[in-house]
Amino acid sequence: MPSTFGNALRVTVFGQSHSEAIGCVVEGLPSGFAIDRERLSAFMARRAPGQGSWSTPRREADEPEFVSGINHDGRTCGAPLAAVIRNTNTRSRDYDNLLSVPRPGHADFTAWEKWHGNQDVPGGGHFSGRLTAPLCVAGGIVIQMLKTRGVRVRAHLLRVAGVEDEPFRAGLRTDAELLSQQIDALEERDGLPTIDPDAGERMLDAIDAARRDLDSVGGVVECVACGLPAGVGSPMFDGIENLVARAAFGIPAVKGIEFGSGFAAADVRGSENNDPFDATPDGPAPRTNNAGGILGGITTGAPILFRMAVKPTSSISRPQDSVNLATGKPEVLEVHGRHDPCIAPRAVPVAEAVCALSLLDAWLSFPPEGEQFTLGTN
Ligand SMILES: Cc1cc2nc3c(=O)[nH]c(=O)nc-3n(C[C@H](O)[C@H](O)[C@H](O)COP(=O)(O)O)c2cc1C
Ligand SMILES: C=C(O[C@@H]1CC(C(=O)O)=C[C@@H](OP(=O)(O)O)[C@H]1O)C(=O)O
Repeated sequence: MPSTFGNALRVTVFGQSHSEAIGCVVEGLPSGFAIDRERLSAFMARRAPGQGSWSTPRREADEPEFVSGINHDGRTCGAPLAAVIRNTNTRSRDYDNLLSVPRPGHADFTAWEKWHGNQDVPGGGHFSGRLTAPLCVAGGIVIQMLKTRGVRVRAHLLRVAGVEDEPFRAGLRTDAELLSQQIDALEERDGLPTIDPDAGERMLDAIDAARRDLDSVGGVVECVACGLPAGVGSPMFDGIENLVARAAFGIPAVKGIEFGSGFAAADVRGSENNDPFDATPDGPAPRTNNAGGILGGITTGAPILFRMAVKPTSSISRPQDSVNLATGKPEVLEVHGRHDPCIAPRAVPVAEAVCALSLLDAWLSFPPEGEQFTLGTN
């Protein structure tokens, strides 16, 4: 059962929610890079559990310990980088009743069908959202590397429980400055990651209402990456969409992804959806960006834009119908434990992580001919 993705840049995650530790192995990272540990910790903190009533109360430091891949000088050394995060706040008894009765909407049932009782259930085992912590270690480093080449990656909550944030201004080349200001605003933002602070407050209220109603809500995370050169990627099976989607579907609870105008493109005419080209001082460039920065799997130089649908958390406190796997008889299940009433806010930095990892992988694996990725100065 491989938990690995990537071509030239390969990421493997390992561990379970309640095992001794979780971690990642990253192969193919450019060498000579000094990781900014403070910035990496700040990035990890945006995903960490225990952030208040809108998140799971499980508290974890989520500080990665690097056990390989760093040299005497504190820089990446070219060898596989391995990082470990200890699990320190497990409460496995919460899962006792789930050993024989699977939660509707979680992976307990499919894990049992696959491993016939040998699966590790507590905390969601290897299926847990907790495994996105090591994904953020790998992604957080790569976000720093891409920044040295002028690439900025950022995501926000576009929608939670029907409450909308303003979308990224990534649809017009002449809006580049406005997009940059939106990203600046998100970098400064405390609280939920929305461009409009008021939208964040209303989302908090909606999450709280669902939680008090012993229920959960879903949302849409929108992610942008700007500053990537044109010509990165590959047609057919290793296109930018393919790589990003493969990694994004590795985030538990992600059920859909769209790029640029996405599903809305199906309902408009070609004349509306095409992005006309302008002659600019830097060469031909699309005026609009319905393509989400990707044509034929290859970057156009416009911002990469995608949205992921995150389902409502399956572990809710209401009684639910299930079946006892030992007896085959119906059983009403009560889920205990500590759960996110909405996963989408904590999936925001994870979207940035998988976006950065996929884009650096594409740049290393399928660069514009003669323009291999090299690190800039950080
Ligand atoms: C950051 C994050 C936190 C999550 N927290 C929870 C949680 O507290 N409770 C839960 O049931 N599922 C949670 N999930 C989702 C489950 O792990 C996921 O639904 C489950 O593994 C089944 O996978 P699937 O929904 O992709 O089919 C979380 C996911 C992420 C990305
Ligand atoms: C710990 C994290 O989230 C966990 C993700 C999760 C799940 O089913 O995905 C279930 C809960 O696990 P536990 O019952 O052990 O508290 C969450 O707390 C994390 O993301 O770091």
